[in-house]
Amino acid sequence: MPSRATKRTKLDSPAVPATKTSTSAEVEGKHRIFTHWSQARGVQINGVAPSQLPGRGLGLLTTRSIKAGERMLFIPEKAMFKPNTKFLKQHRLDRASPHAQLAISATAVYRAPDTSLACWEATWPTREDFWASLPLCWTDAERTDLPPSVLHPLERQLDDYRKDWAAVRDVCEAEGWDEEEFRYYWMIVNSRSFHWKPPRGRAGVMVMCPFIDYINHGPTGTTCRVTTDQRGYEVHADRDYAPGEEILATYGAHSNDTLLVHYGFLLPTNHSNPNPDDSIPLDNILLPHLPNATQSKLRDLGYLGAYALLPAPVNDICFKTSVAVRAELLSCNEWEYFMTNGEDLGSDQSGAVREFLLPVLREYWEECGVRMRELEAAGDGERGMKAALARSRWLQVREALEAYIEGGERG
Ligand SMILES: C[S@@+](CC[C@H](N)C(=O)[O-])C[C@H]1O[C@@H](n2cnc3c(N)ncnc32)[C@H](O)[C@@H]1O
Repeated sequence: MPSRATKRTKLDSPAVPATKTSTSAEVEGKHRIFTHWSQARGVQINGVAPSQLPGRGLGLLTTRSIKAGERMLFIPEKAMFKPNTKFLKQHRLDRASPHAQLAISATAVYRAPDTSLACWEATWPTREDFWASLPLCWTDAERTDLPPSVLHPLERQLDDYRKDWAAVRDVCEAEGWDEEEFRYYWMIVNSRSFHWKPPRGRAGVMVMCPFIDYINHGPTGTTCRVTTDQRGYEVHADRDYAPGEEILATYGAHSNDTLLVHYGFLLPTNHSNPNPDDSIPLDNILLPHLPNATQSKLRDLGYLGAYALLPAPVNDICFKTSVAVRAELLSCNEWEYFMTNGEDLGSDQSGAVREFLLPVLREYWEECGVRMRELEAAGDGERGMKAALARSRWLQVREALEAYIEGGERG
């Protein structure tokens, strides 16, 4: 999978623990410096260290056996990077969104030539990494390569970003920071921040926590326990770990569309390695097959839209989709019975629902193939990387459709 991480792996192989093969002293050094810097600020690190991982940039690996429940990281409040309240008040930005407040505070600190936080920034992805993997940074034409379901979370993110940029633009211009600089820190906040409730303050503040931000995302059921209280953030082992295993945390139970938009990567979705949080949105293909009268019936009862196919291991449509198709196929009585009881009145209608859906899904399956072939022609370089990322999602959509269609044909 061509995430921004692909580029960074070229820099180096495992950084810490130190290995003798193909490790650049410079890259290893910056992680060692940052580790010491974090520890000097009270970060406690037990049995884990950053390492370069193929296809995912940096991550945290265990350096020894770890027992379930053991505390591996503690990030005290004093080590966190927080919004600069004085700067925000002075520039009347205290009403800007928490995301904008942290991003402009980071821009201010990191653009200062004498910043003491340079060793932290040195461990982050570069601008080129972000520009290649995050659709927020792509051109309109490049975004049209993405499946329609990705465009939905992307529009929402673009909306948030535009509001935040509008809130800080005058300050950035006065300080001599251009939009690209602000956007970089906005994306750093987007992919590396945590919610924080200050001991005597209100919840809703966003902060960055050193070291914990090395941890990569894992789907539900695969992640360590990350907790927070008034002292800071902690990471505990969810199970026993052997030395050299990667520890993961959840960024949320996100579908791959959301992971692609917000973090620039996709989790695998195949049977041996499923992402149980993934879903394939179907609104774009199903709604055109539901007449206006059916749509208005569904709208009245809160069942219009948000239809999805759940890929492996579920390999079935979601309940809302079952309700929507039954609204078209059944009498009002039968339909209401299904919505209330989750089963059909009289004979089971799931075969009829499948029959209705199969031609619709086959059409989408064919579209996936066409779009994938177009993207194959994109060539190499940055354009090729973006096209390959978009193509990977089209492929996942196609495989999920295929599994459902084949299941239908076998049944
Ligand atoms: C909080 S950072 C984690 C550390 C990051 N890998 C790095 O190199 O700095 C989040 C970013 O890591 C990458 N990432 C996180 N989880 C991943 C995963 N499971 N597979 C691939 N990339 C992942 C994505 O690029 C994401 O935007």
